[in-house]
Amino acid sequence: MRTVIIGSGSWGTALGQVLADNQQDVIVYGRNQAEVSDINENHHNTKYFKETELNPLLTATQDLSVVEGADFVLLAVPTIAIEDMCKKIDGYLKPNTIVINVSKGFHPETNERMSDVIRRSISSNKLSSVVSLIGPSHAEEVVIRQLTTIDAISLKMEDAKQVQMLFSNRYFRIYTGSDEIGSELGAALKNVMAIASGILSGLGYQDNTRAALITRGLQEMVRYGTFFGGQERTFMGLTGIGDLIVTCTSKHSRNFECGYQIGQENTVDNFWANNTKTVEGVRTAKIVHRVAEKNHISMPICEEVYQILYNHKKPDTCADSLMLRDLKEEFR
Ligand SMILES: NC(=O)C1=CN([C@@H]2O[C@H](COP(=O)(O)OP(=O)(O)OC[C@H]3O[C@@H](n4cnc5c(N)ncnc54)[C@H](O)[C@@H]3O)[C@@H](O)[C@H]2O)C=CC1
Ligand SMILES: O=C(CO)COP(=O)(O)O
Repeated sequence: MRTVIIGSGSWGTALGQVLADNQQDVIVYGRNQAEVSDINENHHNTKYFKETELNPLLTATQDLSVVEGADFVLLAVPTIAIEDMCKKIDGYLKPNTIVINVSKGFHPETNERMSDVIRRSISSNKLSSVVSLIGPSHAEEVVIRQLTTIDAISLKMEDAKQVQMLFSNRYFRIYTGSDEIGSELGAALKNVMAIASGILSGLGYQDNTRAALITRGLQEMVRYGTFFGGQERTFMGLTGIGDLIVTCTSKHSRNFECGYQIGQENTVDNFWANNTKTVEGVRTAKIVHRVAEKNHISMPICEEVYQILYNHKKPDTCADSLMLRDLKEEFR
């Protein structure tokens, strides 16, 4: 069985190494010459992992036709590039390919979840199913083989199980599930909460505040996710509370880091002027604002993040906005 990973960034490289460690036939496609040669010639991807030497079995290419005949194609590019990438690879795919999604967020214009984008953008006869491989997993820790558990979620359980077998090993354990809506919504929304957590830390708030944020953030995720048909218990698992904890508390999280900078500077201006990193929660905050408003879903924390990012609300005024809200609705 052959796997092609599309994207030579941090997550594509780390997942490629998991498969190389499992002695699977795997290659990474990257559009960036420097990243591709760094992997092939130096067994490093220095831009993302300064110190780490990669498994020498991991190779990379800039030739997209490598996708031809692959059994598994894993898309490790930001959500904004998924539709375009699906259209680019469609011509190379053989029938019944399992396409693996690892991106966390929504289509920037249509607000669709990633599985829906992929199903719409790839010819149906080419696709066995989409499997979302998501959960609490910073690439920086997977690449140094820290113990990690994530979910393989698919509407076709036999495909989820194939992905489980492909990736599982002594440091990377995969669980399967079928609640695509609950899992993908949890994975997307936790990025907005991680920005909120970063902002609060940057403003100087400590442990009580973070516990409040994680707990009340989870309530918002459940409210939003169940409104759209996700199952409440999914949010108690790896793609919900698991991913929420890891991103709301970790220095590796780009969403947390973005929030931290905004909180410390008490303004969003430098972030918009200088950010070059993949911070999925920023676009997700805008989509959640739009969708929640239309459907009357109460999302107070997400709304504050949206107001800071897009309406230049001062971060240090948001604590009062949240803490002094009308208490009538708060019964648990
Ligand atoms: N890095 C991590 O720890 C994890 C990331 N993810 C998700 O994986 C997705 C990818 O993120 P990362 O690998 O972290 O990002 P990254 O920024 O490290 O790498 C992104 C890669 O995609 C390529 N790329 C960007 N735009 C492109 C385009 N328009 N067309 C083709 N290629 C393009 C870049 O050249 C780069 O190789 C995101 O949705 C992220 O939320 C999920 C779990 C863990
Ligand atoms: O999703 C992630 C870990 O599970 C990565 O988080 P960031 O995108 O915030 O770095």
